[in-house]
Amino acid sequence: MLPARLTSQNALFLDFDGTLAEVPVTPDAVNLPPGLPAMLHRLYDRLGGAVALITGRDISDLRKYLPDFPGAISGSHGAELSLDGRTISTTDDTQLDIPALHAAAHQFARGYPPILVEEKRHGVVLHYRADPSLAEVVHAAMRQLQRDFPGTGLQAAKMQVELRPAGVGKDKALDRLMELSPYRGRIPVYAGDDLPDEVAMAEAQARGGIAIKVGDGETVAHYRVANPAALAAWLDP
Ligand SMILES: O=P(O)(O)OC[C@H]1O[C@H](O[C@H]2O[C@H](CO)[C@@H](O)[C@H](O)[C@H]2O)[C@H](O)[C@@H](O)[C@@H]1O
Repeated sequence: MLPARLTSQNALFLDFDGTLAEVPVTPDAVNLPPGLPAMLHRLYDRLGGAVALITGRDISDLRKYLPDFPGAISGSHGAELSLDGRTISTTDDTQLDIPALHAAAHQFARGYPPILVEEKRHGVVLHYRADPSLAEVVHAAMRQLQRDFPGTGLQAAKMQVELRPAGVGKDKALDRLMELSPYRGRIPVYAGDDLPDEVAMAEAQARGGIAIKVGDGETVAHYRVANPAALAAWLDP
């Protein structure tokens, strides 16, 4: 079931992987729907600029796929924010020794060739998509790394576990944007597909807004679509 169409009263918040584009096999194997950049521009114009992307990716990474997106981007689960498309402000995680965290993740993964280590500016991800039977081994290793690196928070998602700065999250990213023009005073609409999106979907609904889950799986969202193509058809009929 889908909600009524977007109106000029809405502020639109969109996740990227699994929501606007299908989840890739590896982090950099993104298969961008050809019409996506133009669709995001149309939505931006239609909603008076109140369209933002809230992604787990670093902003510089997301920009490789959507270099001209005109709206705000919150990256790294809210650890980064770019309002104007150029400047990126970040959370103060200078206490975290990111190079040491990357090195420790690589050291663990050397014993498990199917595991892919993704280095991020604010943390690290272990992907076990190539061998899902390694899920528990990866979760246990990341729990240990979290203890070894105070100030990190665990973030589980599809076939991956991430250590990111403690205290960030997509719900807080949405809150931060909702304080700013042109989002302030509007009814939020959040669409996402994965665990990190659940807190933001709950927050959107708590604010009297709408949450749309993309794909299968348990969710707090009151609405659901089957895949990114179905979401695009609703957003931009
Ligand atoms: O918040 P999103 O925009 O949905 O980004 C989430 C993560 O996207 C990338 O991971 C995705 O691709 C991985 C490679 O196949 C896959 O294992 C994972 O399930 C997908 O979510 C990116 O690599 C991560 O850093 C992002 O956090």
